Amino acid sequence: ALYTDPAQLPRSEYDFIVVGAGTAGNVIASRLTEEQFSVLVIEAGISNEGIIATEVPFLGATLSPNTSVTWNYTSTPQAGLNGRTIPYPRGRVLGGSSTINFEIWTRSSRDDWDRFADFTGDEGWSWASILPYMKKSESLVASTDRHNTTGEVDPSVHGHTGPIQVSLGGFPTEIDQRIIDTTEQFPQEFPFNLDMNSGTPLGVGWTQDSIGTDGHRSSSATAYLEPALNRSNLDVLITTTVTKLATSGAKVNGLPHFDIVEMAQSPTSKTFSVRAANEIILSAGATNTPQLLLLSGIGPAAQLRAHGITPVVDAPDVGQHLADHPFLGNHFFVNSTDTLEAVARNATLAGADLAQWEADGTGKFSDPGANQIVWLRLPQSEQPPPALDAAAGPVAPQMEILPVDGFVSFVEATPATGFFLTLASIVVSPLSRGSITLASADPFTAPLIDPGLLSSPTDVSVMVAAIKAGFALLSASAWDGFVLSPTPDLAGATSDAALAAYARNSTSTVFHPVGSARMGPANASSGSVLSPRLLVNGASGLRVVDASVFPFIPAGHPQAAVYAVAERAADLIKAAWK
Ligand SMILES: Cc1cc2nc3c(=O)[nH]c(=O)nc-3n(C[C@H](O)[C@H](O)[C@H](O)COP(=O)(O)OP(=O)(O)OC[C@H]3O[C@@H](n4cnc5c(N)ncnc54)[C@H](O)[C@@H]3O)c2cc1C
Repeated sequence: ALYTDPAQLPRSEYDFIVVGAGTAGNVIASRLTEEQFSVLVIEAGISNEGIIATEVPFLGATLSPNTSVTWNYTSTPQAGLNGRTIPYPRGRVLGGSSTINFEIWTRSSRDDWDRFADFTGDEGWSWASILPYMKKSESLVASTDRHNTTGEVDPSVHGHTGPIQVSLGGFPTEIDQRIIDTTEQFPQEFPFNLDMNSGTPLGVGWTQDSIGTDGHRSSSATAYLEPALNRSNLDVLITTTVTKLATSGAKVNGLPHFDIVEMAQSPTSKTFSVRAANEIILSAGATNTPQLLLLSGIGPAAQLRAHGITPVVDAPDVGQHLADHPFLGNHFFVNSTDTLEAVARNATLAGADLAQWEADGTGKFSDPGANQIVWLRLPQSEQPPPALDAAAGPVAPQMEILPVDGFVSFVEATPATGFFLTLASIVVSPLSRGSITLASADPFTAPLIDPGLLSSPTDVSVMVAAIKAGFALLSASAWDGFVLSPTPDLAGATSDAALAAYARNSTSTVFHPVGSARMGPANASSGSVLSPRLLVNGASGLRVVDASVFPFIPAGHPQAAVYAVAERAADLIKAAWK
């Protein structure tokens, strides 16, 4: 059942308590309650029910930053971005960031997963072992326009019975064919790839999205939590912030055993606590999971003492190794009146598109609006020396180009006039690292979020190469007469140094923080926070399952990887407690 107040909870002890009803947390809650276990999920945010922008793919971008469904975070000043701070939204709602994200569905490369397996020494994280979990999480379904997708996706690499509905864009744009034509004119530089989710993503392919044939977003709230909510062994508590994890005293195997979850609805309201008989599963996401570990006395001892927190487990890596993907929107004026701006500036058009979506789930509003993705590596002559190459292997991309038929930026507002193409460049295997640290011992104060974007000069070089790759793409004849010119900021950057300065001035994030409580080899005395089975080192009773666990940032949009990790974690937990 769903509760809105801790005072209403029918019991004070559950087999498992999941902190955070987000992308990963809801997978754990749903899978564990398939068995006889009792599970409580505690979520700080509100319900996703009835918030139409969470359902309409085209409106997803209106959900952040600074709305009722986000943690309204801001980064620390970023040295690599000329000292700028940037908005750093995370989902604060049932479904977490899967309820507010842009629905792009990518698994990253085979090399990324095989590196997780190598690093942790656990073959269970390899591509071959994780693929069944990727398939378990998804159902490949028809696009909202029911077009024939033969030649646009390889159904044999997909799941067909899992909870998350995955489909190809259901609303063609005027740039789709131009991109496909570019792959035909430049098959070496921009080869067509039938399915970027086959393990080998390099090249240009059709985007898959977490959207059903009915045109609705498929999130962990709609696909995993809602169907399980009527189970008598599942309780979900919303609008309640977990403030601390604690021990009721006894050690297990000589380790402090965390079994108490403390929570409150506001900084001034009464504190409640519940007990986990088996395990606490921390699924609060890459910013909040490390914050909660730190608040609970698990972290670098000196940092904890500086905030008056008694260290329970000295864990130097908590909050470290944070990685994210720098995102740069490169904009071009186009000879069109049919880009995103057409809808954004015309309430009548937008109303008609919404009415169409409401009638049958089709049309422009059923599609988040990036129908192809380009995954690239640097030319051989520009490859960084091996020590500075953060990519997982030869089939892992180093850069991504995300083309959008309209103006996309997370740092500047859309201009009032003009029509645009965006070729966003993203460094997908970055070397830069940052951290999550405490600003305060107050659980209602945001942590310090330092993603370290473009702090590595290598990442700046890759970003410059990605901008140039965008120009190479536009040199195909398919774009003649459509693309008029780059916007002045980009046009004015005529050398590598100028492009680097432009990048530092205009880059932000594409909201993919990971790695802040990373898994590592079994019995490692340092360097990681979790065992390969995601148990917190030095503690008992505590597991982390969310985007914090990745030892390296996957070279792709991470949600599909988070679902796969959570699906495997659910099996690990079941195996441990059956
Ligand atoms: C704007 C945006 C766009 C994105 N676009 C894409 C995309 O197109 N494709 C893609 O693959 N990825 C995308 N991502 C990233 C992707 O959504 C995330 O990597 C993924 O959802 C993270 O899952 P998680 O389980 O780690 O955390 P989350 O899904 O964020 O879940 C964490 C949950 O824990 C809750 N919580 C946190 N602290 C507490 C507390 N103290 N007490 C109680 N509850 C708490 C939060 O409210 C939240 O519900 C995007 C992210 C954002 C923000």
